[in-house]
Amino acid sequence: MMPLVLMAGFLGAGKTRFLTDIIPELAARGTRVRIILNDFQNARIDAARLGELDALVTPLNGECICCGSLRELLQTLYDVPPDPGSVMLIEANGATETDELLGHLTTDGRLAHFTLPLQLTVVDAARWQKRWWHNALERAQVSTATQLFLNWTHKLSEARRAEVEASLRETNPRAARVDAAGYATLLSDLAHEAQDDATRGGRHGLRFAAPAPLGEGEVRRKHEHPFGSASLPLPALVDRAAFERFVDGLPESVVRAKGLVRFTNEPGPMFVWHRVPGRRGVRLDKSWPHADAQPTALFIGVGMPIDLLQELVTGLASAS
Ligand SMILES: Nc1nc2c(ncn2[C@@H]2O[C@H](COP(=O)(O)OP(=O)(O)OP(=O)(O)O)[C@@H](O)[C@H]2O)c(=O)[nH]1
Repeated sequence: MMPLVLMAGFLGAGKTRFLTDIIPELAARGTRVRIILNDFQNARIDAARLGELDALVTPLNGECICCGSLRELLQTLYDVPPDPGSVMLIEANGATETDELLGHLTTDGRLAHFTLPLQLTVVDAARWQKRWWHNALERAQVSTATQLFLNWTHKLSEARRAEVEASLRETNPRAARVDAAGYATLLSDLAHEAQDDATRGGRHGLRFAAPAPLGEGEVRRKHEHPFGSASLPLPALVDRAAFERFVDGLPESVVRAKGLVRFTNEPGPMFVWHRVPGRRGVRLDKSWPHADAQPTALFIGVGMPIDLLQELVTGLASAS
């Protein structure tokens, strides 16, 4: 039996970064890591960042695991071979609503090779509950968590930290605070326990009604997701200054943007680029992507003007 962990957190909160911190910690404790990555349309961007770490990464092709891609997620989990001594982490995309999803992960009898799920939510401490109409989603992702990791804490004032802590306690009094090393220890201990005794921490003795198979479109009917996404190819090489202007000029309806990019004046490395909600400018992480990775832009938002985004990308090509 394997520990099963759902990792949630709002768009740009730092889930992938937390993964890059805990994977080496888990490896150092002798625990193998399997990861299922879900992202709107393009889990390969984050897979590129995680690929060189010592983990088995499966990017899902579909949209959102709490609605359109739930079937794909469950099928992927059914097909995981028993692998005692390892942990299974699911990185949900940042707009995922966790409650129904946890229900499926908890009650589906075909997941008997996993323990009951834990949920870690990564919280952007600086932006917590400063997201206007997305505050409810951010709270919902915290309310079902078993553990919380507080991120973006550098330059955070003591007063703001205390305010965020109080608000998190009110939203979910049961969730424990963790850091990367502590969480790796917790998961590693669970992996060893589950390996030693298949009944401990598992589903043994729990009786659930057999879940009805999910019909095509059934999940979508239950759950109307407000977020949409668009993935557009970028030119092979772009001028860096023009690219920074392009990212700064994205419309407000784009809540999160990211992708892969290569610059004309530095054509060697490929970068993973990010625009994170509430923060100006573009963030670049060096990347060592798979050979066929192409420069790309993934936009996530509500009611995005796709024609305008296409125009902006075309403008970027002529400026480069
Ligand atoms: N300075 C700083 N940068 C951070 C911090 N956390 C994340 N970042 C950067 O912010 C960007 C977004 O972080 P990710 O780890 O991709 O966030 P995510 O939650 O996986 O994002 P989604 O894919 O939108 O769900 C990356 O460039 C990170 O390196 C932080 O605490 N401080």
